Amino acid sequence: MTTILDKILAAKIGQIEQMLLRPVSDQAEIIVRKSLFDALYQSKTLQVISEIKRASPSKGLIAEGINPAEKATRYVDAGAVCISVLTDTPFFQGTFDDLAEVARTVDIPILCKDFIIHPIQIDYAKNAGAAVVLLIVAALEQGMLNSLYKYAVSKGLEVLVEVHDSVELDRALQLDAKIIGINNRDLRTFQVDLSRTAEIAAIFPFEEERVLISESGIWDSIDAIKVASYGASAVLVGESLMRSGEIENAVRSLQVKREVITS
Ligand SMILES: O=P(O)(O)OC[C@@H](O)[C@@H](O)c1c[nH]c2ccccc12
Repeated sequence: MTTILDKILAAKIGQIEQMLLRPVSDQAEIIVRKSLFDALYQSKTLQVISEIKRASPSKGLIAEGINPAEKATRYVDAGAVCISVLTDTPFFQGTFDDLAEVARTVDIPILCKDFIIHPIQIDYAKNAGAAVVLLIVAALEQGMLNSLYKYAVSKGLEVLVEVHDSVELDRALQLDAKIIGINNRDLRTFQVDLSRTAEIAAIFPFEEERVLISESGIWDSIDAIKVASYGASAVLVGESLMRSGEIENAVRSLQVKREVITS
């Protein structure tokens, strides 16, 4: 069966061919940003990574005609720790220009949210001002995952490694990933279930200086309290914030107290 993830990855190949025709320079970033890992590690509150998400394959159009810089400023005013910007165009209506605009506007770390399968995408992310890139374990075989991880780190980027089950968690740990995200949404079926975070948190090596982020399907403080109790340091939230008329209150309501788990 061809899944949506398969379709997204197939479409990436054509985009990568285009990107390879226009390589980007490795200019140094002028803005010095805090490390995402440092901001999350042993944080006493659940931190919020707020996403700029115009559309998605499962929900269609989420927010029409938005201004990414204006949204980013409001996220920062509410105390977001990082801003995730979708840069995939065919399925999410995002662009590297969105990322660049956000990076020029705010000085917190920016996560490039895309389906990375080739180093040129990491070059584009860095060139646009990302400090963090996403690598999705389900989209990559281990050799490629490892080399993209090393490449990103060599460029001075932090990496959020996304997993969905215990086998993928093992693969992330083989890389020695420090920032691990659990996607509550199955990218093959788009089913969302917060108990994904509970299941993986139960076997997560918290004693090893790693942080866990719960991604997708977070709507309110009840969800936030739930995943914080499982051990998450942060939530990655898109749709519910994009649809909210009161962004600042919506972000703040997710910044719940968390127990710091130490060994
Ligand atoms: O809109 P939500 O349900 O709050 O989800 C945000 C984020 O987790 C989701 O956009 C996401 C998580 N992993 C991804 C990988 C690719 C694209 C998108 C994603």
